[in-house]
Amino acid sequence: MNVDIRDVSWLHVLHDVNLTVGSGEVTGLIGPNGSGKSSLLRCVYRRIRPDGGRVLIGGADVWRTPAREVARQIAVVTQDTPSDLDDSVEQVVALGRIPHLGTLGRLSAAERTLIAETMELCDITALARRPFATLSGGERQRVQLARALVQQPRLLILDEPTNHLDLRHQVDLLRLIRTLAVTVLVTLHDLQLAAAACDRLVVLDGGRIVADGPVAEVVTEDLLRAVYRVEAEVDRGHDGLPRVFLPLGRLTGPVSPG
Ligand SMILES: Nc1ncnc2c1ncn2[C@@H]1O[C@H](COP(=O)(O)OP(=O)(O)OP(=O)(O)O)[C@@H](O)[C@H]1O
Repeated sequence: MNVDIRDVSWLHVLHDVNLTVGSGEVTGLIGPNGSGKSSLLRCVYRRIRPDGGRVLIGGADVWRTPAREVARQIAVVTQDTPSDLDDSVEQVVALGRIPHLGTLGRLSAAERTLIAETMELCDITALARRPFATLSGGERQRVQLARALVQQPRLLILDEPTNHLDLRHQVDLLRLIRTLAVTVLVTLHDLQLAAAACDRLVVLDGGRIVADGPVAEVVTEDLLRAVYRVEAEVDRGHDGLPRVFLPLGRLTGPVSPG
């Protein structure tokens, strides 16, 4: 499913953002804190209504599409998941099927199999009976991913999906999303992970897109200096992907002014 963001503006946060994402593309949104990444994603998944411009998914304006229909097509993993849920992990994952359930609201045998297989894929089978509220941050993140996957969306939106994950689970998650036949919009702070996981990177700064292209063209020392205001070194690995190296030393230099 393609995504077409046209001249989107919202409050003082987003300014005339234009972005077209092709079906099946994995697109990474990167940029400093407060640059508008989450806000732009919220406009796409119909959480906030832009003051100007439109968002089309599969050619249809999201605000002219019924919420249930949007829920069938877009799955979202964000940071704002409630932590007081009494539900078990398995029940939280099953919530992903809600937009697809018929009037009886019962899961079919095929749906139960899908849930079990997806939990295995996300390495949470052993947690199935645990109350969601008792999980660690990384375990919750994997449960939320499983919930999103059982939704079988055509567009998967992930807002910093790796921030609580250990190294192995970071790599597993990004490897997994690359195998999915869905369009993915993902925000990531780790540029190396973003470069490995995404076909394309879009850089936001001050609510505007300041760079957009293949990862090797976007992640450069000049961009890191201009947008993130850090002196980093970027070289290429044997796979041609950019590798970012921050010469931190003993961190004795001055704190950069805001
Ligand atoms: N509801 C709101 N009303 C007013 N300002 C908002 C609102 N939501 C977010 N903002 C502001 O918009 C700016 C962009 O926020 P956003 O969360 O989109 O940034 P981000 O790029 O995702 O940042 P981070 O990397 O820190 O997660 C921030 O300055 C934030 O304070």
